[in-house]
Amino acid sequence: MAEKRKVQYDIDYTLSRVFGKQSFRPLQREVIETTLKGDDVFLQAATSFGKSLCFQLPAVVDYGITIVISPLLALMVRLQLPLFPPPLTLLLPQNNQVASMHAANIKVATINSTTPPSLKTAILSDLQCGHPLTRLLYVTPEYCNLDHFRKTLRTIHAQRELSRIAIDEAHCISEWGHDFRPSFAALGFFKQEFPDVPMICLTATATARVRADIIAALSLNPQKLKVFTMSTSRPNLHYQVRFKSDDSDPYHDFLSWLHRVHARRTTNSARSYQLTSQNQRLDNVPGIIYTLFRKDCESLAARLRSDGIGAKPYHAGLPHTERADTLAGWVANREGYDVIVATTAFGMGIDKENVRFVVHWQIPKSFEGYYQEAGRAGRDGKAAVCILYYGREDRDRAAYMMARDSARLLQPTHMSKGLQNSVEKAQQAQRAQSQVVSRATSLQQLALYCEDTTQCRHEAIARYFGEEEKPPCEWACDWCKDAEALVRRKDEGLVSEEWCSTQREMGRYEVDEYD
Ligand SMILES: Nc1ncnc2c1ncn2[C@@H]1O[C@H](COP(=O)(O)OP(=O)(O)OP(=O)(O)O)[C@@H](O)[C@H]1O
Repeated sequence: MAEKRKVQYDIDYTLSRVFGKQSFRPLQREVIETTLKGDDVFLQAATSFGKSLCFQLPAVVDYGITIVISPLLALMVRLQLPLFPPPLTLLLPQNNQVASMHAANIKVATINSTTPPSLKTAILSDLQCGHPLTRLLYVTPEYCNLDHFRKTLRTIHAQRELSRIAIDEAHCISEWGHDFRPSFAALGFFKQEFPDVPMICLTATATARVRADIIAALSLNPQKLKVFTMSTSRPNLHYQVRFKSDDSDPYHDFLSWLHRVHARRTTNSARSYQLTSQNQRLDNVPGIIYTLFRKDCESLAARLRSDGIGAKPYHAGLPHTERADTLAGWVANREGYDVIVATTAFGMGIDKENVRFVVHWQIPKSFEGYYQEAGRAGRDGKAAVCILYYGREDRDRAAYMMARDSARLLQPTHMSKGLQNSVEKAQQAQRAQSQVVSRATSLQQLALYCEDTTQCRHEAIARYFGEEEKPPCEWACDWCKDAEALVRRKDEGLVSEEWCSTQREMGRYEVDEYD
């Protein structure tokens, strides 16, 4: 591999010719040059920063194949279509960079549970020859654990064609991360088996502790690793917390907010002329409403439809075809598909540029999850609104669910599965304990964020992720806009802590199940 690294790459040419981008965003060039040199890279950058380009462009200019490990089924589904001919372009606009690579005849492939057998055979026979034409292969971490796939990787590596390993959403590796997936734990095998193959890890959400954990789990050498950390700041997002209680229904507040947004577009003649001349509907204000319960997805979407808003539900319990249709309609800005009411099944990996709002109907389960989901808004860099409806009763329900899940996690029967000896069991018990503490801390910090009326929201987010520099806000949060009004709304909107504590004692917040 070392010989290959001496090659000079024209990354600017590829950026414009293949990806159609005029210039690199800050730090993209440095990251790309570092990985092309053969160094291992850890990249932490804000949602919508453009992290995928940092492994996609090297995959195009370098020899061999890049393996991308991603936990995202949404991403996989939309990638699968434009791969090997015939190109099914239904979801193509969902990932403009993959579409660009496809247009430039660069083979991108994915293997996952939804890949049709004939396509899978074609991809695998390309890989098994050892000199694959496929330049980027997206797989799940589970797939990396299969013996036959590992054997194929060894064949490719022996031919010096295993160019790079990219681990997307790398926080899933850490038990202290908000979205730990056990299948990620085995990814350390890459460095152990192929120490000369550069690795690039990407995430938008990692605290210092999670970062250290990822590095250790992947057996990366901290001395040789190049770590790039960018601010989590998203200055075009307008963060707001709106207060509610079980006795108040946020629906009317939300609907009148949305009507006001529509009205601004129609009454501003310059804006409406601009939109109609671009063939855009005046009432197309794409957005996502996140709710924790599947039943809310259906009922809220139906309620919005009855008020003339094009809304669709999206959750893991809906048939695959219905979900695919909803996603495709929303991505294509089709009438009737403006607002998606979703559980977190509709999450990472969604790259629609013009999402104008993300609403959380309840407090999400973690701070990181909130940041990640809110980050689906405003990926075109234009202003977008992130509203979180916060109630203390919801907070207590979330805490109840978390405590129940934690108790399950800490049960000896749950922990002892497959473990050989008491040392292993003790280690696992300790890890489970830390995981429980870390999840509880994250939820608690998010509740504090919601209740905080003393600082800028952008600053509070930056602080949570351990950043020292004050991010810009320019009135893009409810506190900076009008701190006094925020205090007033909080006083009026929330039930008292005393009330909550009596209700807790009576078991009123003991809910059945989240999605
Ligand atoms: N240099 C660039 N110039 C213009 N657009 C870019 C550039 N780099 C990336 N983009 C665009 O930015 C958008 C976000 O990129 P990407 O999906 O890679 O973000 P991300 O960092 O992975 O975010 P997230 O963590 O939220 O998924 C994409 O539409 C992509 O095409």
